[in-house]
Amino acid sequence: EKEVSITKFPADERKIIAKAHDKYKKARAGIINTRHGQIHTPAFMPVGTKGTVKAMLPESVQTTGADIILGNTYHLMLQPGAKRVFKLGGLHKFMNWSKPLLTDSGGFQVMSLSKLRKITEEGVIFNSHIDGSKFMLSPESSTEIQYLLGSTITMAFDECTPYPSTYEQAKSSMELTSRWAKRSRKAFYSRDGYGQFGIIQGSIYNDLRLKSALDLIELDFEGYAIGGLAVGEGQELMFKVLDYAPDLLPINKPRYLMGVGKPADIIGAVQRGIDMFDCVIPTRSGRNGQAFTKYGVVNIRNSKYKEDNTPLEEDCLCPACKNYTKAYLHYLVKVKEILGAMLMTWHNLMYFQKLMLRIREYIAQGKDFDFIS
Ligand SMILES: Nc1nc2cc3nc(NCCc4ccc(C(=O)O)cc4)[nH]c3cc2c(=O)[nH]1
Ligand SMILES: [Zn+2]
Repeated sequence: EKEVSITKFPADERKIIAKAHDKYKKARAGIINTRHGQIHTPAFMPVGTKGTVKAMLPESVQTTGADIILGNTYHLMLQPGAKRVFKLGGLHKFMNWSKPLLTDSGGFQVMSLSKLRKITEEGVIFNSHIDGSKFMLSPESSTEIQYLLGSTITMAFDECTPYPSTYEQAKSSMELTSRWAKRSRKAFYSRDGYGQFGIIQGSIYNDLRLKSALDLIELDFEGYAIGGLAVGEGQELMFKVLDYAPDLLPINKPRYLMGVGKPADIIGAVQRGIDMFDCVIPTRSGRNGQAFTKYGVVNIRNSKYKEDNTPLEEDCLCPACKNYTKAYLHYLVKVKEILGAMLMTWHNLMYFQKLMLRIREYIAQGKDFDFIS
């Protein structure tokens, strides 16, 4: 049978398993078929910026239920370099992760990490935050780097419009993103089982979001991301944009909300038609001693846990909950033992994947999933 390809997303392949709960008829559960395996949506992608999900072995990430992880063009192009990763067999082999990989295209990271940068029509010229050496990222170079890394899902090179922005600023930024999207699409090497996602911008202005969507739909991407959110606008304004933006995108293609988010953000976004998420919160906050539980967020460094002989969650199957107590986690994090970061991260990733599993099940059963867990 012909290998199913992410590049086509034939409608029957993107089965909408069930009509979602009528209260939010926009929520949908589905399967994305790729060269590196299936992605069950709504999906949460753990962040593996530098080719590793920090403090986790890839096989451990797999046991949490993650189908796909995210890597970053910006970091990997600086070190160890895309050509070197290519020569060594690609990022999948390099990091021993055989399932799907999505790589962000680098524009967002350049603006948030690099010193001295210059945005031109051609692309972004910047100095490495590591050693100050000069680099340039363009739609063409970003797309080529993601090819060399072997990304399953390549992101178009965009400009993430800062928040707040005036209408004029957002308009010219969105128009630049549309021109860059066209160049990214032209530079993409289309192969069965691989795909490229466009990223719409337009800040909080609905006519700009519409124009951005129309420009990108013309390029027939395999999926679409909503960019320019989770940049400080707050949940209320983000949901205001999500009340209409997902509907501007093709119903039979994946919709990815970049950089989101906390459980409540994810639930609200799924209810508005989003299929894919990525966020550093479970990993970064885990390392900082915050554990997500059904009882709320536990700040394990709090002294009230120093003799608490119970697990984070009595029914969680992660190693932290099966074999250890909050007292031990409290101690490990306080003395900055590496095992503390490992166990807290593992639990949080398991928690986020369980949340996504429950959301997928609720949608498939047409049940409401307003639970905030
Ligand atoms: N190419 C591209 N990439 C993006 C990545 C993003 N990531 C975010 N938000 C991340 C929010 C974020 C950042 C840090 C922490 C933490 O330290 O806990 C949590 C959340 N918004 C984003 C927007 C874009 C975008 O338009 N285009
Ligand atoms: Zn656990």
